[in-house]
Order: sequence, then C-alpha cells, then structure tokens
Amino acid sequence: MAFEFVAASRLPTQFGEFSIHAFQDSASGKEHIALSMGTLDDGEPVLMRVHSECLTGDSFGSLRCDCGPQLHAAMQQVSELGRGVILYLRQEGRGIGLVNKIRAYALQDAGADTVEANEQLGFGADLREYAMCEDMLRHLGVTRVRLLTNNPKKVDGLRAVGIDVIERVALFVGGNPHNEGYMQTKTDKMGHMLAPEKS
Ligand SMILES: Nc1nc2c(ncn2[C@@H]2O[C@H](COP(=O)(O)OP(=O)(O)OP(=O)(O)O)[C@@H](O)[C@H]2O)c(=O)[nH]1
Ligand SMILES: [Zn+2]
Repeated sequence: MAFEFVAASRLPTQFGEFSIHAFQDSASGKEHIALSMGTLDDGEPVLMRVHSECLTGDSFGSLRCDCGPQLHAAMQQVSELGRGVILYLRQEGRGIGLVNKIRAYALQDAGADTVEANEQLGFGADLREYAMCEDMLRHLGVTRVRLLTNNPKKVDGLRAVGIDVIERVALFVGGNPHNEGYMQTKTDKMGHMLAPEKS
C-alpha cells in the first residue's frame, strides 16, 4: 500500500490553526489524515503524535479510554510549541474496526479485559501497523521525531518502518473510574508506561 497526498487545507480549531492533509491509498481507498503546524522540513526534530482513530473517545467523549483527552493534549502541546504533527490513523479499535470494537466492549461489559475481548472475537490484541506513516512524513518533510506516546510498542513499530524516533515523550492524561481497568490491562498486558518513570 502506498499513501499519496491528495489535498490540504486550513483547519482552525479550539487549539489554534492547523493545516490538515489528506492521504489515500489509490488501490484500497484507505484514508489517513495529518494535522500540522509550523515549519516541519528544516531537519530539526518534530514533536509528533500518532493517534489511532477512536470514535467513541475522540468524538463522543467516552470515559472508557483515554483517547479523547490524549488527542486534545497532543493538539495543545503542538500549538504551544507552534510546531508539530499529528498523524490521525483510521485504525479504529486497534485495527479491528468500530463495529468489532463495540462487540469487544460488550464482552468487556461481561467481564473480559480489552485483550481477552479481542481474542474471544478471533483477533490478536493489537492489529495496527504503521507503514503509512513513512509516506505521510516524507510528504511533510519530517525526518526526526519526538513521539508523544505511553506505548513503547508504538515506538518500535514506527522505527521498524524507518521513522527516526529520537525520543518518547509521555502523554499522561490521567484516568477515571470507567477506564482504570482498561489502563491497568494496557500496563500489565500491553507494556504501556502509564505512570511517571521512576528517576
Ligand atoms: N479492540 C479494542 N480497541 C480499543 C479498546 N479501547 C480503545 N481501543 C482502540 O485503541 C486505540 C488506541 O490505542 P491505545 O492502546 O488506547 O493507546 P495507544 O495509541 O496504543 O498508545 P498511546 O500512544 O500511549 O495512546 C484506538 O484505535 C481505540 O479505538 C478496546 O477495548 N478494544
Ligand atoms: Zn479510545
């Protein structure tokens, strides 16, 4: 799959004015988005968030996860710097899709954790891959990144497709009673680093 740039426009937001860039794979029709601010092609490291689409969290304000607050925190940090990029990847449900994620939520309502639910549906814990990021960053002229994430596997995944991640920057947004089990499972079973590293 090769993701080609299609179009870009201004995107004024509550966090400041971004540029929004649309990319599409001509064969599959799959689409991904980048939000950018400032000059990115000067060779200096760029603050980057790779955000997996989460309709429930990003759009409906769901308290079952931490996606919505993470997306807004990343946009706020880029805006404060006046420079950075957010790759918004259409890989809902850690790659299993929205309908399957809701099926997984139903299993979690019945007692499964977020990994067990995927597995009970016949999926692996995390189906995401990051090859599209290389095409998107090449178009934007980004060569080195400081990655906003609590997920070391995401750092590994991006490096595996040739992206020079020079630093992982924690993106803690706190928790709530509805997502504490989910966050614990991410820590215990998926290697997320959701607490400040002991210095
Ligand atoms: N299958 C499944 N996907 C989920 C669930 N909760 C959130 N997601 C999806 O998980 C993705 C976000 O991944 P997370 O594990 O929350 O975080 P991450 O992106 O890996 O790590 P960070 O960069 O630190 O945010 C989005 O695509 C969400 O739709 C769940 O219970 N089951
Ligand atoms: Zn979410």
